[in-house]
Amino acid sequence: MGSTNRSSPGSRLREALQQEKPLQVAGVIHAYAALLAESAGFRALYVSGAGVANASYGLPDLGITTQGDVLEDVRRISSAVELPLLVDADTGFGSAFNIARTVREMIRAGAAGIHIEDQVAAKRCGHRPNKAIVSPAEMVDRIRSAADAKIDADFVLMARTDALASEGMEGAVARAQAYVEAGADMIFLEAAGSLEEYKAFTDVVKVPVLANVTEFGRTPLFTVDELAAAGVSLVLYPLSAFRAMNAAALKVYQTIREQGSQASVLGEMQTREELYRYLGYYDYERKLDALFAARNSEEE
Ligand SMILES: C[C@](O)(C(=O)O)[C@H](CC(=O)O)C(=O)O
Repeated sequence: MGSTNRSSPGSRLREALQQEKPLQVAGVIHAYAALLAESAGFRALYVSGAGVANASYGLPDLGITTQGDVLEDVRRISSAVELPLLVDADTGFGSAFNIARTVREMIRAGAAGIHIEDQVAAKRCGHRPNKAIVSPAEMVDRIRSAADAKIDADFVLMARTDALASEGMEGAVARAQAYVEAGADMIFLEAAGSLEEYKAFTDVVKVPVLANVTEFGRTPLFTVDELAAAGVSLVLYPLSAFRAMNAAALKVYQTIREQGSQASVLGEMQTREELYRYLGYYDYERKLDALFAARNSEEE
């Protein structure tokens, strides 16, 4: 394990956890969405595996996208914002050596942490039926390989368990405890259906626990206060803004085709002024103007 680096993204994620409980983690589909989430006041952001597959590649979230595909989005997003990024690393993208490489490359790409899950490589969305999971021993190997590969001790290794659906609370707790023992810093309890389940889990799992309140899934849209009372430390909104963007985009495309003009949906659009605001556009423009002015005065 590498030495502790106070200013690393991992340490910033750990600091954010001290500032807010549960820490709200916003899914950001691209760098611009990250700028918007930052301006809305989030302290931590998320790169969703479904988001990379759906938005960047037009593919379903079924374990089709690769380590490199996710890393590319992570690099783009981490270079646009200072906020710590939690990244969905699916099943780790292969066996022990691949998982070790995933950890190191994610750190180099600017991620603050990743989660690795206990589904089989041919994974599914955690909120869909018929998920298959690997044995606890196989998942423990994944976590050990990931923990050994940390080149920054503060990098957050989160183990996700999808066991609730097939093994119930007892199985999920036993697995989580084994994953923590193997080096997981935090646990992602996927697809819990009630606050009682979160409470029963957090009562015995003594590391920070994440709740995924993805819409239209198995988990009701619990509020931060409800989740705090159930002992949850992080709450994830992986695709909320993406779903809203998609609905808005489809409406705009259909309107333009049907009406031959975008006039009736103009009021729903971000203006040029608003678009530029989050980019810091005018600062760039001022610098450009100053450069031109300096060059002009030299030429005079
Ligand atoms: C968290 C998740 O893995 C994701 O890729 O964002 C998905 C989200 C979703 O499909 O709604 C999940 O499996 O929960």
